[in-house]
Amino acid sequence: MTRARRSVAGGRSKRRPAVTEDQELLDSDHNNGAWIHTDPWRVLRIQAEFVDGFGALAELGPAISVFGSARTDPDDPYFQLGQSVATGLVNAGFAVITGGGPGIMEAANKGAFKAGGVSVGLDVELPQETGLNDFVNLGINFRYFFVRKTMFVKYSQGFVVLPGGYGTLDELFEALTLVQTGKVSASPVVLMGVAYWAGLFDWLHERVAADGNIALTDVNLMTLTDDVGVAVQIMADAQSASSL
Ligand SMILES: CC(C)=CCNc1ncnc2c1ncn2[C@@H]1O[C@H](COP(=O)(O)O)[C@@H](O)[C@H]1O
Repeated sequence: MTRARRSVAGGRSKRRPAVTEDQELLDSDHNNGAWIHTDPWRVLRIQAEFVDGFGALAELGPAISVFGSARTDPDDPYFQLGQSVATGLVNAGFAVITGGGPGIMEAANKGAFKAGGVSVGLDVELPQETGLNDFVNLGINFRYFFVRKTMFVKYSQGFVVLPGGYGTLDELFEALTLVQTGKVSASPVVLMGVAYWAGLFDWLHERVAADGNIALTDVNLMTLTDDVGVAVQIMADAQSASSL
C-alpha cells in the first residue's frame, strides 16, 4: 500500500502530461466522456448502487430469494413449481426476491404477484438484455453483479433454488459458502427439483465430502424436496426461530 502510494507520487513529479488533470476535469468535451470509464469514478457509481439498493429494500420485511434458470419456458413443470412455491411463500408472509428476468425468475415473481405479495426483481445489466418481467412490483436495476448479489443475501432470510445453469449454481454456492463460513446466520437453503439436483447431491456426498473437502454437515445445509408445503414450512420455521 505504502509502496504504491510512493510510486504514484514519484511518477507524478516527473511527468509532463500532454493533458493536465485540470484540463481533464474542466474541459468537458476534452476526451469525449472517456473519464466516466475510469475506476475512481466507478467507485462512486458502485457506492450509488449500494445506496439505491439499501434505500429501496430497507423496509422490505421477511423475504426469500428464489433462484433458477433464465431459460425455463412457461410450459415447463419447473416454471409451475417456481410459481407455486412463490405463492406459498407470500401466503406465509414473505416477500419474494428474484433476478427479475425470464424463466424461473418470472415464474416466482408471477406466483408472488398474483398472490398479492411483494414481488422484487433485482435486474442486472447484461449483454442479452431482457429487462424486468411483468410480475415485479418492486424492481431495481443494477450495473454490477456483485452489488446485486449483496442485496439477495442481505435481504433474504432463506433461499429456494430451482433447476438452472451457471448463474443459478453461482447463486446457490454463494449462499452455501456464506452459511458454511458463518457470514450469514443460518439461512435455510432448499433445492426444488429432486430429479435435477440428485446427481449434484450424490457427488457432494460421495466425492466432495468423502475427499474431506467439505463436512457432511455442509451437505446437510441443503434440503432437497419437490413439496411446496415442505419448502415453505422450512422457511417459516427458520423465521420463527430467528425471531424468538
Ligand atoms: C435468456 C437470458 C439468458 C436472460 C438473461 N437475463 C437475466 N436477467 C436477470 N438475471 C439473470 C439473467 N440471467 C441470469 N440471471 C441470474 O442468474 C440466475 C439464472 O442463471 P442461469 O440461467 O441458471 O445461468 C438467476 O437466478 C438470476 O439471478
